[in-house]
Amino acid sequence: MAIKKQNLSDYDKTTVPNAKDFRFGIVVSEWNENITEGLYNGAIEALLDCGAKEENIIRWNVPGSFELPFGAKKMIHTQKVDAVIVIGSVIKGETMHFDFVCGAAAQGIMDLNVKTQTPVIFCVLTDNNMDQAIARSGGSHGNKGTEAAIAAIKMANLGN
Ligand SMILES: Nc1c(NC[C@H](O)[C@H](O)[C@H](O)CO)[nH]c(=O)[nH]c1=O
Ligand SMILES: CC(=O)[C@@H](O)COP(=O)(O)O
Repeated sequence: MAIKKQNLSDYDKTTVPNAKDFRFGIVVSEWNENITEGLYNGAIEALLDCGAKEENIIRWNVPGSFELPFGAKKMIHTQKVDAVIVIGSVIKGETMHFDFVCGAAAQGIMDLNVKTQTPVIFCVLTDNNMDQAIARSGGSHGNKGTEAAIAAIKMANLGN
């Protein structure tokens, strides 16, 4: 039986630090744009709800999820940001390409978390089909972009 899913958009604002002093980078993949824009909207809404200022949020686009680690690396090295959120949507096709794109993106983003001093939040949906992606980017399971924004604030605040 499927485990009851927690709604990805649920958060208790009283447990989230105020984000007013933090700067955020958001790197967005253009593949499956209908999904990644939904994730981006969820992230922006939560960041602003928790005190972040619009002028402190920098957005860059990259072609696909495979390019997210490079985009995040460049963001870290050229912009003063306290955390980066990478947003992507990978949907399984007929071949193993899905596995390589997802694996490379996840490993590349983990490498940045280990090797740099800037947290990089993994907001990459890896779905079997479009319905699953829709459900997790503002649909019946909430919005992973919201979840990623809260994680970004908490990680930017780590140690404070
Ligand atoms: N099929 C998906 C891709 N594929 C493109 C790759 O991410 C990459 O841009 C290309 O291989 C050139 O390096 N990307 C996604 O984000 N989502 C997909 O479903
Ligand atoms: C995740 C992908 O790259 C995928 O969309 C490509 O589809 P296919 O495996 O059918 O070539």
